[in-house]
Amino acid sequence: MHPSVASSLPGPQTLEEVQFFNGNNYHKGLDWYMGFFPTPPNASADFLFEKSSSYFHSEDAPKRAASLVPKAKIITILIDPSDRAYSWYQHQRSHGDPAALRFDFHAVVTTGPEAPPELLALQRTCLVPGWYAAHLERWLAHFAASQLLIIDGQQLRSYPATVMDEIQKFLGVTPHYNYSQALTFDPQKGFWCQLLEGGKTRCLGKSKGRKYPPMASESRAFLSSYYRDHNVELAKLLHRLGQPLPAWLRQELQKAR
Ligand SMILES: Nc1ncnc2c1ncn2[C@@H]1O[C@H](COP(=O)(O)OS(=O)(=O)O)[C@@H](OP(=O)(O)O)[C@H]1O
Repeated sequence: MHPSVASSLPGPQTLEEVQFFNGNNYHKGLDWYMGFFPTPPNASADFLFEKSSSYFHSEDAPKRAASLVPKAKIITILIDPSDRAYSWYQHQRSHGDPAALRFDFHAVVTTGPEAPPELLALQRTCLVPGWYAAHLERWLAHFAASQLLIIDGQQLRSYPATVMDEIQKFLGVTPHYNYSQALTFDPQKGFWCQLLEGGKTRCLGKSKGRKYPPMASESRAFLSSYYRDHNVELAKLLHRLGQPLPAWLRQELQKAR
């Protein structure tokens, strides 16, 4: 939406995410990567933007990104890792992942090491990305703290205009874009969406903000305990960076007492 920020374009194989820094696409080289961006080098966008869901927890992405784009600004959005795990499980179900269709969420997150490989693989992708402090430390080993913005996903969901203002400030983009005029809450979608001329809205697609039943309380209790140490480490890290703790993290830490 911001006139000074150009986003990557979808490709036939990559769909909406380029997935460059984490896997084998990296070996296709920088020209391949730059081909996903709409602007010729002389265009006026101050920033090129892309997001790929597998970068955050990737072992390779921070080092590779720092070596190719050392001045990059990195934005991470953190929600309660238990909710992230459940959202990912629902995402996999809706993509027809056999293990996600066969096993319920509680079985996925609680199963032991003797489980079949496809169940263990799904468990890993549900749980490991939520080790937030460990992943952030890897990014901070390659980028200065001033290049990293950590957003509370709950705040983004509830107060997107305020969070987008914070992002504008972090990027230092001009002109100042008025997101409170450009966004409106869509009761049907249940989320904030872009306000178009004539009062219509443009929301994110069907794969964002899916409707699914709330997480079972025993799964939430299990995950609260599973993530306890990771969340304590995250709180220490945010404290060290002088950043406020998200409300969900405060709540989790209170449970930990
Ligand atoms: N405005 C708005 N509209 C729709 N969805 C919103 C919005 N703000 C935040 N969210 C939350 O974003 C979740 C999807 O996040 P991602 O796009 O990062 O997921 S992924 O890249 O597909 O893995 C998605 O997760 P699910 O609710 O599980 O679908 C939403 O909760």
